[in-house]
Amino acid sequence: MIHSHQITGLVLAGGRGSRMGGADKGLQNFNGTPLAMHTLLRLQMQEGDLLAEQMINANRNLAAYEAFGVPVWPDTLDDFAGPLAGFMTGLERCETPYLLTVPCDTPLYPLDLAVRLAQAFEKEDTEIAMAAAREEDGQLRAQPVFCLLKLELLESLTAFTQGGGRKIDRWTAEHHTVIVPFDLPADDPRAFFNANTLAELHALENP
Ligand SMILES: Nc1nc2c(ncn2[C@@H]2O[C@H](COP(=O)(O)OP(=O)(O)OP(=O)(O)O)[C@@H](O)[C@H]2O)c(=O)[nH]1
Ligand SMILES: [Mg+2]
Repeated sequence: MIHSHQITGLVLAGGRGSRMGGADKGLQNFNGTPLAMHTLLRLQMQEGDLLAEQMINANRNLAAYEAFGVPVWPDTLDDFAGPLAGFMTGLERCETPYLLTVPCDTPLYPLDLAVRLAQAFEKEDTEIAMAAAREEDGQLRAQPVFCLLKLELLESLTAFTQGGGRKIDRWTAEHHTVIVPFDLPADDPRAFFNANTLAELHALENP
């Protein structure tokens, strides 16, 4: 199994927030704390040892994100190319062998995310571990922005995005990807609820 000190955590906050009226999602308050800060704190609260490093990927209001105390990196791809642009920025800046991505808009994500995704690397050929939530009907639903990635994937991701690729699952399908089920509601059933609108965000604040 890989260890926390080999992993950098990346908060993805680089989107347009168009369903939030164009607001910078990561700076919206969740129980009084900006979402990106809350997400960062949850990375620091992960079970097991502390991750080696943390960083934030954002494309607007960079000074506000810098106040959270970790490095902030904007996309190197232009025009809000989607979450894969954030993955790419993270892989470019990462100084550890593995990168853990978490979106800024899913504030209750599991505290054992890092440990459980890391376990997937016990299988030797694993290149990507992706979380999936078990839905009420028993089906697994992939959570593609929650990934643990090998640093060596940068070259492949660069080629994929340069070829116009934008969909996470199309890219991960090119690699040895292990899907890691999180059996909800044994954990918090809202663990993978994400807020796309302000109404959804407020609903998550008040159970
Ligand atoms: N770096 C980067 N991250 C992105 C981009 N688009 C989305 N994301 C991130 O990917 C995650 C999931 O994206 P969405 O839920 O679609 O968020 P969004 O794109 O800001 O919101 P919408 O504009 O309403 O789709 C969030 O953490 C976003 O910050 C992008 O162009 N660049
Ligand atoms: Mg989007």
